[in-house]
Amino acid sequence: MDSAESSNQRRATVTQHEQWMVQDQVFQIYDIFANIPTKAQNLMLELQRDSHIEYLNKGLMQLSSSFVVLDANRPWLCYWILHSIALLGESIDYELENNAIDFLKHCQDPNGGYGGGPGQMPHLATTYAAVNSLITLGGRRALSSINREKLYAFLRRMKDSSGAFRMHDAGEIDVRACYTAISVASILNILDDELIEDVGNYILSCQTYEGGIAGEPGSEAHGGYTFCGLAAMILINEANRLDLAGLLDWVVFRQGVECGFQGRTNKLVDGCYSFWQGSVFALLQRLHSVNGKRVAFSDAEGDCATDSTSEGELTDGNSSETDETCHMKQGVGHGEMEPLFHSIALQQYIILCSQEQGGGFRDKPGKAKDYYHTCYCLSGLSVCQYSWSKDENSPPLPKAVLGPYSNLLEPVHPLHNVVLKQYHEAHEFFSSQSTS
Ligand SMILES: CC(C)=CCC/C(C)=C/CC/C(C)=C/COP(=O)(O)OP(=O)(O)O
Ligand SMILES: [Zn+2]
Repeated sequence: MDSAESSNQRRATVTQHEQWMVQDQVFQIYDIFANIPTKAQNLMLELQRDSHIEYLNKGLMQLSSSFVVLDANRPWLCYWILHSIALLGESIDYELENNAIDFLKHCQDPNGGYGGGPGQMPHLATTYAAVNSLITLGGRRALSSINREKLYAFLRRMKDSSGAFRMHDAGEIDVRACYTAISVASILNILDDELIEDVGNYILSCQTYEGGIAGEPGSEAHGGYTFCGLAAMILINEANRLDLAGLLDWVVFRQGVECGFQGRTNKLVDGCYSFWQGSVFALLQRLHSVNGKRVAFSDAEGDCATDSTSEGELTDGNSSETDETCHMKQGVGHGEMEPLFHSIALQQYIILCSQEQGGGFRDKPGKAKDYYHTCYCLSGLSVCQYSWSKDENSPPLPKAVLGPYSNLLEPVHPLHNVVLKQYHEAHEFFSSQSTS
């Protein structure tokens, strides 16, 4: 262990043998692909929309009845499935929609927040999943089922004296908790100075010598936590406090020769990091160009201020946010610019290695599909497809989309990972309601 590393926890690693096994499987797929006629290649690159929808609807129906395995995870299953369906541009059956709203209502604690199932203790992760599910469903019934006042009280209870958040009563403090709290507060328009206070100091203390962000101070940088930390810092207008150059340097080295992303140094690639790491690029790209110069933002939309705060200057929440942060919160595009990662290669990994022809996505070849990987592979695919986009109103150029253009998914809001259209509906709905 060198001296830089000794101040942090020892890094998790995989053996060279495990690494080669994965590369072997992936390269075999790419070899087959390279050696078949173009017509067959086109078929291999197709997104199996119908099979995915069938797989997702099956999950939703199971969820509607009782789903005993993963019992404390049902709001998550709701979110992974509903968000995947929304990304594919499909809607769900009226009865299933009502069942989902009713089910989530039963998960809502009388004192605020959502538990993993009816009557379970409220938890920040399932609160985030439930809120994102209801926003994805959209409409008055879903959105007004969220008790924002009680949710605000729950968030205040989860706030530690250090400024960071706990996952649940007497639970662990980490960057995930900070992100989920800030994300739901922001999207529900209940974010205030009390919730923001000192949370940035905690996230800052989790950025490691490698440049990525860890779950807790002294732990190892990881893609999941890096997304959480960066997104939370942007939402509180404190992203410029991070070492963004170091962050970019760390994340660019996480894309492997297999074309997918790994979550941390010396670990295996996995389809779910297509979103966790891919969206970090989308966020960084909107913050700065590679050499630190500001990127050109598209024309202002909505109610963003026109005077931009000078670079490096910090702002304190909603009142005096920079133009840039305001645009980012609204999901406004970032000018045409080459992505800072290999977007086509990542799409290749997602479609050829993570996609199952029978519907659903997996971590890597040889692993089983599941709803978590389906959600984050599709979210990552969407991030890739829009990574060159001029703005949200102009669809991506065909060169940005691997495979047939019919592979194009709905764009996501990179700070919250909900489909942009649904984000705008929620933003409008909650901005007309008073805070707390
Ligand atoms: C919004 C929200 C709740 C975000 C969660 C973010 C997230 C995915 C965190 C990852 C946690 C973690 C250290 C996984 C490592 O698993 P592993 O050791 O099995 O995987 P690895 O080998 O790929 O690191
Ligand atoms: Zn994974």
